[in-house]
Amino acid sequence: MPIVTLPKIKHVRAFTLRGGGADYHDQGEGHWIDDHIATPMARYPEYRRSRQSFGINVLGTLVVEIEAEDGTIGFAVTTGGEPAAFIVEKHLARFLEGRSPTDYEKIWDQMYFSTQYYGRKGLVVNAISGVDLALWDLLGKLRQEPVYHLLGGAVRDELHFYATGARPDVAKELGFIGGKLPLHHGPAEGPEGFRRNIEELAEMRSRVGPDFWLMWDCWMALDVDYATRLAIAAHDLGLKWIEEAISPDDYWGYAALKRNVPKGMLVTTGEHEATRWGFRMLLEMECCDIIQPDVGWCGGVTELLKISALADAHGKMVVPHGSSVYSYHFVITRHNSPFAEFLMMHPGPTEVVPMFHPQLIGEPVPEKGRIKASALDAPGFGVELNRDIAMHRPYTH
Ligand SMILES: C[C@H](O)[C@H](O)CC(=O)C(=O)O
Ligand SMILES: [Mg+2]
Repeated sequence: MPIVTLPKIKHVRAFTLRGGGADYHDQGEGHWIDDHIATPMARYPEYRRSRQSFGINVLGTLVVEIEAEDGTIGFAVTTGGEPAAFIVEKHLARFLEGRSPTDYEKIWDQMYFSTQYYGRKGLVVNAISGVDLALWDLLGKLRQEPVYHLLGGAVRDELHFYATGARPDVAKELGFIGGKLPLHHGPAEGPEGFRRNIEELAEMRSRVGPDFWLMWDCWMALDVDYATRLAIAAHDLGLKWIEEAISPDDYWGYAALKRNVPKGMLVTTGEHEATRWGFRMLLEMECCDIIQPDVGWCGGVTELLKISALADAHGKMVVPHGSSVYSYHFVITRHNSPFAEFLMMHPGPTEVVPMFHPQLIGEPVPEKGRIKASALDAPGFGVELNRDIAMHRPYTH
């Protein structure tokens, strides 16, 4: 019997979008996600109140579209905006056009090694991730299968979520398995800030009761000493994990923190880490208990498969950061990804809205903290781009 030959890739295009979505920090005034959250920039008082003040949302969303010869279009969204659009159009597109969408391994390899002299992490890998995810979306659409089928199929019937946001008490009522709070005060705010952090956690613990998971997202803001003291002080309040406590470059600091935290408390990190080589450092140096790659930043699904296999061999869980449908289609296929993150993008956050709202149409949302595998049963990643939002194509090739 002859094998099926898929149409070749005709064209790659990159666009930018503003207003939430994949660049989820790009929100309006009064959103919980920009309310005096501890950051590495908080040592400068003028950048303490708002992350937008130091430019957390300067990039905006990158949209990558890949069109096959038969007119089928795969797409993906990630963070990266105009500079990532330049990289996609002027550099990466050449490794796809005229090729078969089945050749994602070779395409990834060529995108990574051709940009290695100015890439390896950050923006360039965001751009590579966007292309890779658009390629998987195209492959699913051409084969008329959801991406999770292409990744090996579901290992459970539904996804279970914890929620990230300022209201774990509301998350509990909504049926989530836990709530991850943003840490509000960093070392520069001294003992008073430390005390307020602990008071906020204690207040939330009194609202959610003894058994609901509570975690802290520290967004790279601390040092090992502060993070250790915080973890010890939070132990009696049942803090389940301390996340991204210090700089992602400080692997030695993470290894020390993991040794220092009270027994039973987990150390998590990795949302700003990229590729199998970055995660190998976290795993081999015993930096953490859970790795949290962002699927749109770590290298895409092609690279996440390698990262996840490495973590599995080290006996570690992979719970992707955010990532919406790109996480859902992956997590459902892996035993060492037993639950997923849901970033609460409602300003309150008191309601469940789609994580990449308003950029995707058909983006599933947790009901009672769960999404059924069957909700992912549509070709590709199962979503369409909301064409009502103004798109800008800053470069062409
Ligand atoms: C809440 C955190 O500061 C950040 O905005 C999101 C994040 O790191 C996470 O969801 O994890
Ligand atoms: Mg985080």
